[in-house]
Amino acid sequence: MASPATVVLIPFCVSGHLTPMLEVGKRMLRSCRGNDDGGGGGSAMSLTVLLAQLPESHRAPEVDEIIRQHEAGASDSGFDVRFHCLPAEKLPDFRGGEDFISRFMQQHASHAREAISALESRVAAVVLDLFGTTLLDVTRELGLPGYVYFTSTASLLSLLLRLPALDQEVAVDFEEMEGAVDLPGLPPVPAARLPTPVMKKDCNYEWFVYHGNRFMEAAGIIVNTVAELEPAVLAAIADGRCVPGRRVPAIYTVGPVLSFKPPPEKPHECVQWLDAQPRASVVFLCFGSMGSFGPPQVLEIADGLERSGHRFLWVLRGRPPAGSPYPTDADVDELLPEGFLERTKEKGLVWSKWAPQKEILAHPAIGGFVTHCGWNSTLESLWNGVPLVPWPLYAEQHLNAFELVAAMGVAVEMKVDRKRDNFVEAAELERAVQCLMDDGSEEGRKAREKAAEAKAACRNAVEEDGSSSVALQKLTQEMVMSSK
Ligand SMILES: COc1cc(-c2[o+]c3cc(O)cc([O-])c3cc2O[C@@H]2O[C@H](CO)[C@H](O)[C@H](O)[C@H]2O)cc(OC)c1O
Ligand SMILES: O=c1ccn([C@@H]2O[C@H](COP(=O)(O)OP(=O)(O)O)[C@@H](O)[C@H]2O)c(=O)[nH]1
Repeated sequence: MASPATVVLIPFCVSGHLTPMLEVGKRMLRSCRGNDDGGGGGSAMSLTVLLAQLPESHRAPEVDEIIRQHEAGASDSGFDVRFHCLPAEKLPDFRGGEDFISRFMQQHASHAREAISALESRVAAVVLDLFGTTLLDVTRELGLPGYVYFTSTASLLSLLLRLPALDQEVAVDFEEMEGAVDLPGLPPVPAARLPTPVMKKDCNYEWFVYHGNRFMEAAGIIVNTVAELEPAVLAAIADGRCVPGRRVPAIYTVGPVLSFKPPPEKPHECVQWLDAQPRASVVFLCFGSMGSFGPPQVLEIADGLERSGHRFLWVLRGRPPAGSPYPTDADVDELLPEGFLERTKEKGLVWSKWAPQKEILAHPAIGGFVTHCGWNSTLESLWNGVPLVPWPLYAEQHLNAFELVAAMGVAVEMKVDRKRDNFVEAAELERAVQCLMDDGSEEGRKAREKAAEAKAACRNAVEEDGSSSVALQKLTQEMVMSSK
């Protein structure tokens, strides 16, 4: 029997992009096994993961562990998954986050070409990170279908598809623009709510325009969203309203792509604490892999939480050391106002390290989530029906926050002062937390109701006949067929 064709994944190796790409790969293998008539437990497909690894100085501590776990998990489940490290490159010169990620991916193009050419298996398709569209040149040269795996919302995708035209329509920097931007399928988006790299027409912005253009060349775009969460935006993309007059690649909505580990034998301290709290009584605050605040903001948060009167679990991280984007464990005694821990000890827990966020959001004691609106965190919250208070910080999070409030209705708005480094006043946090958590709040009730609907949509989507499972099957069938 011929060996199965392989799908090559080329992720950007940071947790928020790597984990969902590895997980979607695993789901593709599972979906192929479902289609396999042999029933022998194998899959009609294998995976080859090409790792363009950041040097240790820039690598998040959890990345090696993520790779180790997926390697072990793949061999346990009988799937054929091979990891291949591409030769290391000197870090590129860069002038911002998107510039860095895009150049870093570009630097590995020739290594990726060599590695793919040397594979013994037939290659069914290559799946690229959303910042890796420069590698579409490689897939074209090799005559292979190149897909993009889009780790964020359909709304961000619609913005990127529309950006090349929007760039021509709007002469000034978007941060100078008054009024709103028309993104088909969304209510008018105030210019101030656009993603950070779009605000100023610098090199990071240029990369967004570049990727937006190149997405049109992909064989398909795989999106980590749920069709039922963003129906209007997806319809607008499919109808060609984002790029009039051109055929948009097929869109596969396969989310929520979340990976869960079995809980540890001894529950984590945060979970033990939650076990002692009443149902839906705790507001959880956590700000992603890169979120941290300076001392004045920490004081405002402490004050706002205390005044809200609600129970809280607050992941408080310290500022990153120079040259790293990753927060440190916080020195809680130094950062918090005097007497805060003592005064709130019956109601709150401040956790200064990486927290088991997925387990926390799944806990029945959690009633709301103050979040930076990273898309993985958002999906984890909606998967559990937890309503949100958005506190966007970087990347595309301001647009996510807008969509959560204005389109999905699963969140209660909070005023975040983008011009003051996303500062939130204590009184505003107090108001938003009360609005989200108080039984009597109409706004909170609506958000809770919508979050419960979103939970049902997420769970239905991944059932056997759900929209995401069907999209995944279609995708894998297409890949397998094209390799025959
Ligand atoms: C989507 O737009 C951007 C994403 C990122 C980005 O960068 C990043 C860098 C790291 O060193 C570690 C990370 O984990 C990481 C993650 C990351 O994106 C996150 O991706 C999620 C899924 O797409 C999610 O949506 C989060 O909001 C993102 O933070 C960086 C960037 O510019 C620098 C982007 O424009
Ligand atoms: O203390 C923390 C902080 C973050 N996360 C996880 O890190 C990911 C963050 O991804 P997201 O897309 O939300 O934001 P990013 O960190 O990439 O900006 C999510 O899976 C979170 O569950 C976690 O487990 N513990």
